[in-house]
Amino acid sequence: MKIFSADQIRAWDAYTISHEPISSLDLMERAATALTDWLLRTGLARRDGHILCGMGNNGGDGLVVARLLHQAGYPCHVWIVRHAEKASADFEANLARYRHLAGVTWVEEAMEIPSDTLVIDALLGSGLNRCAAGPLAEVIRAVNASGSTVVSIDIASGLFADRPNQPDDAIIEPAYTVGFQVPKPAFLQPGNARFVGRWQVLDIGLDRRYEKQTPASRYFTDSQSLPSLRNRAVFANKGNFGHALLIAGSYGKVGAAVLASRACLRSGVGLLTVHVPECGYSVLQTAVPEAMCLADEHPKMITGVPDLSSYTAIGVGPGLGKAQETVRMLDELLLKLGGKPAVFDADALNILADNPEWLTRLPKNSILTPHPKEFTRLLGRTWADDYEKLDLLRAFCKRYSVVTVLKGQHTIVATPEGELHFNSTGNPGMATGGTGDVLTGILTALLAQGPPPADAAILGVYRHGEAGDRAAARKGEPALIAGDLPEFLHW
Ligand SMILES: NC(=O)C1=CN([C@@H]2O[C@H](COP(=O)(O)OP(=O)(O)OC[C@H]3O[C@@H](n4cnc5c(N)ncnc54)[C@H](OP(=O)(O)O)[C@@H]3O)[C@@H](O)[C@H]2O)[C@@H](O)CC1
Ligand SMILES: Nc1ncnc2c1ncn2[C@@H]1O[C@H](COP(=O)(O)OP(=O)(O)O)[C@@H](O)[C@H]1O
Ligand SMILES: [K+]
Repeated sequence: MKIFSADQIRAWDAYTISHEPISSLDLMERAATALTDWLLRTGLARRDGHILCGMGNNGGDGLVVARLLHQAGYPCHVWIVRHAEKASADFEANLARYRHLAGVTWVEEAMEIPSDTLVIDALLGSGLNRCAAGPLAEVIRAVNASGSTVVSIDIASGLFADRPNQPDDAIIEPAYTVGFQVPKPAFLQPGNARFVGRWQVLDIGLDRRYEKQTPASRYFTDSQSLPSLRNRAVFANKGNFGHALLIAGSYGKVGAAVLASRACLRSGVGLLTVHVPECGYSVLQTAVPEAMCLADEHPKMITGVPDLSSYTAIGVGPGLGKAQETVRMLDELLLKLGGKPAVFDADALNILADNPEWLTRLPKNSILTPHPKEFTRLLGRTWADDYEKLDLLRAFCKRYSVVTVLKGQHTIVATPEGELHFNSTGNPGMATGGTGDVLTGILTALLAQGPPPADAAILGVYRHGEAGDRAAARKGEPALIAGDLPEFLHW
């Protein structure tokens, strides 16, 4: 699914109104109806809740929700913050409709909000064009201080949909954000967690043709927009699904090689060979009997690169360590790789960060899988905000012609062409040692089977998170360990 800017979403709204038999007032009714149904379905709707409206279309949505909740037996207090000379036409129309049912209270300063109530935040939506100030800011701060359960309509009031806020901006801190049609960029940024809460988007039937014809550089990977693995032919043999080589492990970190190997085998690869230090040989042969094993000459670390001719993809990094001999091994690997598809993770990335001139030697379309800390090391700098991070990520992929998987809650797959794909699966139970090693195994297996690397990364990241979600559903997030993930992979 494409992710659009606030301007594009506004244009989509207008496109729908001009290409379909629907007026803007009816579109507002449709959006607010979907939201009211959601409130009723989730059991969040309650009598005597508080609906806080601004004077634009976001406030208009709030007034429609107030009317529909009233009709469903949940009358609420409606407050309107007077922040402008003039209200939007659809707001005025819905204010008139609501007034047939009940009164509203106009305010120019913060009101008392009880702590044990539902607050529906319809102060400001995607029309925000400056930070909230004056009475709006006062009301926002009062809501945040109240401790009530807040549902923001479309987006938390005060939060910009597609650019950074300043640290002391007044922004609603909702428990839930319910948006329309597609997620906004703001929902996906780690720094906004407090201003988004749990979010979801409701389908309000905006015209699909706009989505098709409007170019985007940001995507949200859900189950409908997933690249697929080729079907396995009935007469297939193991030679048809690639031969992966994993270079992983050092003394004390052989487990990383085991985890990556198990995940690789569970991701459809035909054959797997694992290169480990000598101390890892019997560990690997016992823990992962399906894999072939090459023992390095060194007892504790990897110092050499095997002949690469028979492998279709290489994954390097989990548990490697950064000993001088291993640094030389990576240098040798970069010499020998040719154009072979490869995944670089963990200490392979840290070694690259220590030798940034090597980044230009990466085969084109290599996949790099840093977590944010590793990515700052690779860049040699940090970023001022999440949006700058995205710009740096794009520039990095373009400069080195690589696919970068920036790991986190919404892991981002960034392509050399400048596309950013935000993942939708995964959970905080996965914040535990070794889950990244599992991802490396998955991605190496997929690359070995020959799809375009960006597709392999998008699909692998999605399935990895999905396995985490299944494991968490079965065991609970705190009980999840990396070794569960390969067992819960499903293709
Ligand atoms: N697209 C869709 O799919 C659908 C969208 N819908 C809904 O419409 C909402 C967008 O509505 P909207 O454009 O009227 O903007 P909204 O956020 O209500 O702001 C109103 C005005 O406030 C002003 N203003 C801005 N910042 C300010 C500030 N800091 N402090 C004070 N004032 C400020 C600014 O006017 P200005 O003062 O600049 O003239 C702005 O125009 C959207 O979020 C969704 O809920 C649904 O109904 C249907 C489907
Ligand atoms: N809060 C979270 N929500 C979703 N996924 C997460 C979360 N925390 C971590 N993950 C996922 O878990 C993995 C952790 O990888 P990494 O940091 O490399 O761990 P390790 O180095 O221990 O293997 C990444 O794929 C990341 O996306
Ligand atoms: K809002």
